[in-house]
Amino acid sequence: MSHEANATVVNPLPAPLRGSASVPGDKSISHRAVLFAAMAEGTSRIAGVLDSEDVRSSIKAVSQLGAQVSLEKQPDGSLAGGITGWGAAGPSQPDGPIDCGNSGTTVRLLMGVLAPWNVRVELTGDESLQRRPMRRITAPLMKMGARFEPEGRETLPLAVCGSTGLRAITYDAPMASAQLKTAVLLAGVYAHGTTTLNEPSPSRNHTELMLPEFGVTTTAADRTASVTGPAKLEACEVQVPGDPSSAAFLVCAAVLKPGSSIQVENVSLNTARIGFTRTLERMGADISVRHTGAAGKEPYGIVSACYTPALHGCEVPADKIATLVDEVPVLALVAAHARGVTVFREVSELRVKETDRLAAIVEGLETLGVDAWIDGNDLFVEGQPGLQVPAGAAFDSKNDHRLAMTWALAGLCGNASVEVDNFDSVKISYPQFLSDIERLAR
Ligand SMILES: O=C(O)C1=C[C@@H](OP(=O)(O)O)[C@@H](O)[C@H](O)C1
Ligand SMILES: C=C(OP(=O)(O)O)C(=O)O
Repeated sequence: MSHEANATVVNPLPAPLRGSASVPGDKSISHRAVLFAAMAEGTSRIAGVLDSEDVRSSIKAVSQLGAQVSLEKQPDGSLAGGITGWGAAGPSQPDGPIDCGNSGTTVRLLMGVLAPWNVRVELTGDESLQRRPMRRITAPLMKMGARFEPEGRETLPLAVCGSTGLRAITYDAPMASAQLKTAVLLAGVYAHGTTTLNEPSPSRNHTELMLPEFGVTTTAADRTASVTGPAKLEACEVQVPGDPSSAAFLVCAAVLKPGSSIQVENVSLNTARIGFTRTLERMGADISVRHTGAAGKEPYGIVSACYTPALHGCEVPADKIATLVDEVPVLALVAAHARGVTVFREVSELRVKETDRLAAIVEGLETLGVDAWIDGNDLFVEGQPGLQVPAGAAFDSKNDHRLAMTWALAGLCGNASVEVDNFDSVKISYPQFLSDIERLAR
């Protein structure tokens, strides 16, 4: 790897990927562990926490709001230690705005954390986060009795004006979003009565699984989750398993790089998160999943993957998109190597991630000479078995960590070096991405 201005040159791996690896802690579970511990009474012990920019945004936010955080870097790169929450005293009024950086999860969950308290907290973020829609969160929280300033504004910066008298609601979410579901449930913990969130298809359920660990009962069924308030969170212990969204990059690399055979250990196998394994199986990839344990209510285990020369296209149905939403870019790269067309149905949510990932996928695949197009809200990729990386291929990551890792993988697993602009954005979710993959290919 070498750097020129903002571009990183990524060279083909010198050898197949072989052996075992583990990935850093799950980002979604890490955010929740930090935020829930901050809300709780007493000192929670949390371990295996992902040390990345996004999780740092959550840690900084709860510190500004009065939680006592003493997390320390561990030899394996994770963070572990104690967080003493504000409990019944509530969050303190911070001195200034809370900058959530690039992290959608931090800002959207914080809105639900702050809504039930008499505080006025200004929330902002980087350029990317300031473009992302917040109305999906402010609308239900306003129904519960919170206010946002300036009124009617749909993007950051925004101030949450909370209230201790929130109403419980039943809300039909317009999209499958765990961030929206979590914000409403967290506000619902302090409202009087039962708050229910119905969603069009199942989104990740880490909140429903973790709140009971903090002593708050949740009920959940297919596409619905409820909490009854007022309730209170009590300190507990949380062990964060490895991130399947990070593991997906190693697994896809093994599937694409001739001669590879790897196992990724200690990965969360929450079914709401590992839709990518099912999609790879349907493409004919040689992969398998084995459960080995559970951290709290979160199952984890081993994902094994081998090089698969004869992949074929498949259809990913709309109701499964939430289970692989962050993996669509890397799955589209795998689809680019498969025989036939792969279609991802109803992926409009990708337009409002760190960047418009839908447009970026089409643009990046075009750089590889692969035909991909959008029809309505569906993404189509026409694969090319034996795909060759054109000499001098240069990709713009658009400062989006998932895109940076996806286009780097094209070079790592391909026949020629590629250039990736702003590769550094991998620090958002998987700072060790390149070293982990290079270690497997020695
Ligand atoms: O709740 C979470 O931790 C997340 C939910 C998803 O976003 P949406 O809720 O917008 O679908 C996902 O894309 C994001 O990376 C993390
Ligand atoms: C979309 C993502 O995260 P967030 O919404 O928290 O910024 C992601 O990690 O791909």
